[in-house]
Formats: sequence, structure tokens, C-alpha cells
Amino acid sequence: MKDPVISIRHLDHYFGHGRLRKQVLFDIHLDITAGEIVLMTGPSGSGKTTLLTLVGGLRAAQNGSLKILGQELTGAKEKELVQARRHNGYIFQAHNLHRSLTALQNVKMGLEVTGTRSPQEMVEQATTILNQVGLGDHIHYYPDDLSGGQKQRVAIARALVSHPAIVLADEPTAALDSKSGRDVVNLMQTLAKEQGCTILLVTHDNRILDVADRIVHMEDGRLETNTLTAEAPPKAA
Ligand SMILES: Nc1ncnc2c1ncn2[C@@H]1O[C@H](COP(=O)(O)OP(=O)(O)OP(=O)(O)O)[C@@H](O)[C@H]1O
Repeated sequence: MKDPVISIRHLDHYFGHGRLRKQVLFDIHLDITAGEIVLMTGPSGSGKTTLLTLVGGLRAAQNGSLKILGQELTGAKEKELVQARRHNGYIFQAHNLHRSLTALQNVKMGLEVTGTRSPQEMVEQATTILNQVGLGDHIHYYPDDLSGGQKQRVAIARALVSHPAIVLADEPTAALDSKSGRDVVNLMQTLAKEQGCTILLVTHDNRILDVADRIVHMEDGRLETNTLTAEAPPKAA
């Protein structure tokens, strides 16, 4: 079996201090291997986003073990967390595009953090991936002039342009109608399979569950161990 890209053991998480201290994650175990698409479902407040932000190095893990590409993030210093974030692409419900930047400039930002490419290469790679997500004729549009689905496709392009090992997505279809939501996840699936990247995606959207290789369920801060495998996921249309 392949080494897991994400390996979690006995992970707990607490918010607050003193009398206000509250446990929100309890003894989480999870292994995700390279190229797997894992969807996480569960009621509001069950801890899904908290787990996603810990995996993404956006907050520090406190108790237990959380290894990303073999690197232990529990007890990691801020500098190490910043380093770990470089392996990740992030896609959120509210796309988080910069309104004052065009689609091309937004996607280019996904490459600037790596600091390894010339400006010319960045423009070429950003243009290529915008073509791949079907926005080749919109590269100079500002977010306000794009539809919700188009904005989310720009966000996908930005997350994937640097070929991250891991893509973390929090409710990427929540603000979209059924057809746009479908298009967006199909696109994520196609690009991720092409690049061999691992996806951990939080969703309430039952319409997209079939893109998963595996579905895990969070309930009251506990990850259910009897995970479901999506039945014969159809390949992207
Ligand atoms: N920064 C924070 N400080 C204190 N408590 C928090 C913080 N963030 C989340 N919580 C609490 O932790 C619990 C889990 O929240 P979390 O956002 O992870 O749930 P969720 O499953 O992602 O919910 P939703 O589906 O509504 O986004 C909730 O009780 C929430 O109120």
C-alpha cells in the first residue's frame, strides 16, 4: 500500500481557554493516499472545517499526530506551518478572489507564493490552466464580471496551477446552482486525476457525492470509522 499523503492519529482539538475551553474534535483517525478524492460530510458545527484547517496548516494541531507528506504538524512552529501550506491548494465557498485583479492575475498569485518561476512562465501557466477550466476567453475579466460558477472555476485554476500535492476544499459548490456545482466538481476531479493530487472536500451537497473515491462522515467531532465507498463513481462527463 502507498504511504498516506495525510495521516491522522488520535487527533483532538480544543477551542478557548479556562472555563470556556471546549473540545471540538475527538480522537480522529484518517489516512488518505495520493490521488484519492475524499469527501467529508456531517451536520453543521460537527467539526469539518476545523479538521480541514488543521490539515491545511491554517491552525496548529494540539494533541495527537497529524502528518502531511510525512511531516508532523502537531507542535509545528509557525514557520513550519507556512512551509507546509506550500503543498496545498485551497478552494472555499466564497472563492476569495481579489476583486481588483483579473482572472489571470488571480491565478498568477497561486504561482507567486512558490517564487520559482519567471513572470513570463507564470503568465503562460496561468493562461493554460484558465483555458483548461474553459475560461480562455475571460482571462482579463474581473471577478465582478463573472458568474458564480465562473468565479469558482477561477478559484480552482488558482488552487491547481502550482500542481499542489493536496487540494482542500470547503463547500466549493454551496453558492452554486445545480448545473454549475456539477461542472465545478467534475472539473476538480478531472484536473486532480490528471495531476495525481489528493483532494479533501467538505460538503453538504448530496448531488456531488459520486465524485468521491471515499466518503467520511463527521458527527459531534468524531469521524465515523465505517466510511462509505461511493458506488462506481461515474467518470467526468
Ligand atoms: N475559532 C473558533 N473559536 C471557538 N469555537 C469555534 C471556532 N471555530 C469553530 N468553533 C466551534 O467548533 C465547532 C466546530 O465548528 P466547525 O466550523 O469546524 O464545524 P463544521 O462542521 O465545519 O460546521 P459548518 O458545516 O456549519 O461549517 C462548533 O461548535 C463551532 O462553534
